[in-house]
Amino acid sequence: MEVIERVSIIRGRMEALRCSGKRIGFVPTMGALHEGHLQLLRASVQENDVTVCSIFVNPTQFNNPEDYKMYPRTMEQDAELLRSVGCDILFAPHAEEIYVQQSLLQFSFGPLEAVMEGEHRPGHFNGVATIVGKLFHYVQPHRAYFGQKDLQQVAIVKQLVQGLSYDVEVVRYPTIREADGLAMSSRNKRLDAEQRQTATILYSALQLARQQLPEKPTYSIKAAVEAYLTGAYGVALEYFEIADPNTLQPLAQVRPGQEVALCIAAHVGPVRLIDNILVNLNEV
Ligand SMILES: Nc1ncnc2c1ncn2[C@@H]1O[C@H](COP(=O)(O)OP(=O)(O)OP(=O)(O)O)[C@@H](O)[C@H]1O
Ligand SMILES: CC(C)(CO)[C@@H](O)C(=O)[O-]
Ligand code: BAL
Repeated sequence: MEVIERVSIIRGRMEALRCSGKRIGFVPTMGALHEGHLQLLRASVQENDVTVCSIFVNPTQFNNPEDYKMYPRTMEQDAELLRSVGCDILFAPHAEEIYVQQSLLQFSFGPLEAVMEGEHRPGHFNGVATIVGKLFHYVQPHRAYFGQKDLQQVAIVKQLVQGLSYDVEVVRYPTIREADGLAMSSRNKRLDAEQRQTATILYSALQLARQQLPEKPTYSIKAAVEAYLTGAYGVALEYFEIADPNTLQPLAQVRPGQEVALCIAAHVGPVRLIDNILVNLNEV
């Protein structure tokens, strides 16, 4: 595996690969890799000629400085894992080169960024769009792989690709979970043993909501989830939403046959976690 840190070098390398007709798959990450990332990488290795993974803890998407400071960084172990799944190029740039001066770019994603992660993490999606836009320029992928765990992020990236006419296919890959249902996430590394146990409550809250979907109105399901989390020790619910899986807008009612996204964000101890499941109302 080739490790590239400089923007000028990745640009030249990718230009040459593109010109030689290679299909390029790209998995952008912030590192501290786990099985969820590795599944995205395996899919890319299987479906493309060359796979690039980027590792960059992007400062502009963090609305909370403490979260940025504490974000797990495990570069050497990450490089080993990338080799084990057959990744061809690791792009690990430095912030000084990505942000030569303070970024003043402003994106607007309309209603999509007014809800959930957009509402609760001011500036977050502006930072995501800025870095993903830059990375797409450097790497020039044919396909880019993103996890369903960050469902709203996938919708933002699709809107970015459409709005700026990038010639990139955005692939959404299902969420990989631990045996007890907890969605794999780099931030899980920050949980102590007790918090790790408690964190399974996000997935059980989603399952509770799923069971109630066919019979109960959405307001009553939301109240049940709120009550469930309020009763639990060491957890603070930030939001639970029943939303359209593409627009991410909250749904006041659901119809038979409709696909809905159940989305949750909660703090477990000092760590903020998110999760979601997609439910087809015909299959509940
Ligand atoms: N459990 C998972 N299953 C599938 N994809 C995942 C999973 N976790 C993360 N991803 C995807 O991997 C990519 C990189 O994510 P990132 O590096 O932020 O890791 P993360 O585990 O989501 O960390 P955190 O949520 O703590 O920031 C994103 O597209 C993300 O959606
Ligand atoms: C897409 C991404 C790598 C941009 O920094 C990040 O938001 C992530 O890891 O999901
Ligand atoms: N995994 C999404 C990136 C973030 O939480 O900042």
